Amino acid sequence: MDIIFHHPTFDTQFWLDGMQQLIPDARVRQWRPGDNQPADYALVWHPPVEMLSGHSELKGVFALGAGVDSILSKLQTHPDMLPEGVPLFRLEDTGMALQMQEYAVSQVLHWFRRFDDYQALKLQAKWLPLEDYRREDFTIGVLGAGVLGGKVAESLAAWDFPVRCWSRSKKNYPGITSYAGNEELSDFLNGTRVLINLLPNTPQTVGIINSQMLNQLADEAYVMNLARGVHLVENDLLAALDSGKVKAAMLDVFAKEPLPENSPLWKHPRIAITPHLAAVTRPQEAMEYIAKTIREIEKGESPSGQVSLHNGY
Ligand SMILES: NC(=O)C1=CN([C@@H]2O[C@H](COP(=O)(O)OP(=O)(O)OC[C@H]3O[C@@H](n4cnc5c(N)ncnc54)[C@H](OP(=O)(O)O)[C@@H]3O)[C@@H](O)[C@H]2O)C=CC1
Ligand SMILES: O=C(O)C(=O)CO
Repeated sequence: MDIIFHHPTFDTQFWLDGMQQLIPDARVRQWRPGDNQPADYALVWHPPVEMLSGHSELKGVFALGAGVDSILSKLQTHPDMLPEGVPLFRLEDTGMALQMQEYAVSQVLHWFRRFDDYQALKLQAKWLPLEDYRREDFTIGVLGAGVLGGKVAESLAAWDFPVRCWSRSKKNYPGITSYAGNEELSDFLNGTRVLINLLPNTPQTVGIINSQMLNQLADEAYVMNLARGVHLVENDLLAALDSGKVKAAMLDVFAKEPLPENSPLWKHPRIAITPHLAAVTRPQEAMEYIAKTIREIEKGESPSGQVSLHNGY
């Protein structure tokens, strides 16, 4: 079995050695421009078109992250990049759900315990106990209830917050109210105080966090974008912060990354920023997942994690 690997920033040797150890009888190589030799599996992130195109012998292409939007958008301009019938897989969790839970829970608790207000008071040397927020006024709404959104919702429900989620299909997560489809979006938004985004980037979700959505949230709402920058209309968020509709935002992802130095988001006192690291690929867990998936494919099984090209995620 031949496995080819391409990632613009990962430690390639670590991945080659790791995959070799997990599948000892495989030949694992770094793909380099000009390499047109056949392969059974490809592990990729931002793959050059020529790495995959024409390779209909591939039994699987693995995206080395959870989101496949960069690959799918390249397919729009280069439809031959993924030969017909070659399945595309993505990483399901592989350690990312725990990171997302850490990120979301810590920030929700930060807002709920009013640490942002106390930080502002501290800068004025003001000793002023504020009224506690009540859990019943702190409904958390998670946009996207898949592998990551579902786990984030569960961890916040474990902290006894009222939690709801929104997805295409109905979910049955214990203690979480599920809303599905565009027809239930307004009900989901109505009363949501903390909006956490974990949707995939698809034509249906681009620009979804806009004025119309923000205006339907509870007053003094909080917004956390952990999915993709294109989901959020940044000027609409700034307007909602200025009007007081939104009290604060925590952003990990941006329409343009790295976020340009002159972006007004940097200077806004009620926006916190992290540089797209809410959840990163954990190499060992990812490799074990890929090796397990390859073994399942080799046995003729249908492993989970296959991307629906039709749905775009
Ligand atoms: N900031 C970071 O560091 C990282 C960001 N991400 C982002 O997180 C995203 C989510 O990852 P993951 O949870 O694994 O993805 P999943 O595919 O498991 O979940 C996606 C969820 O979104 C729902 N959804 C998709 N389209 C719509 C729509 N049009 N309307 C309503 N709901 C919709 C799906 O509904 P249904 O369940 O019904 O199909 C599903 O619940 C990734 O696509 C990626 O962009 C991922 C990793 C790290
Ligand atoms: O896995 C993904 O989709 C990411 O955004 C990783 O940072």
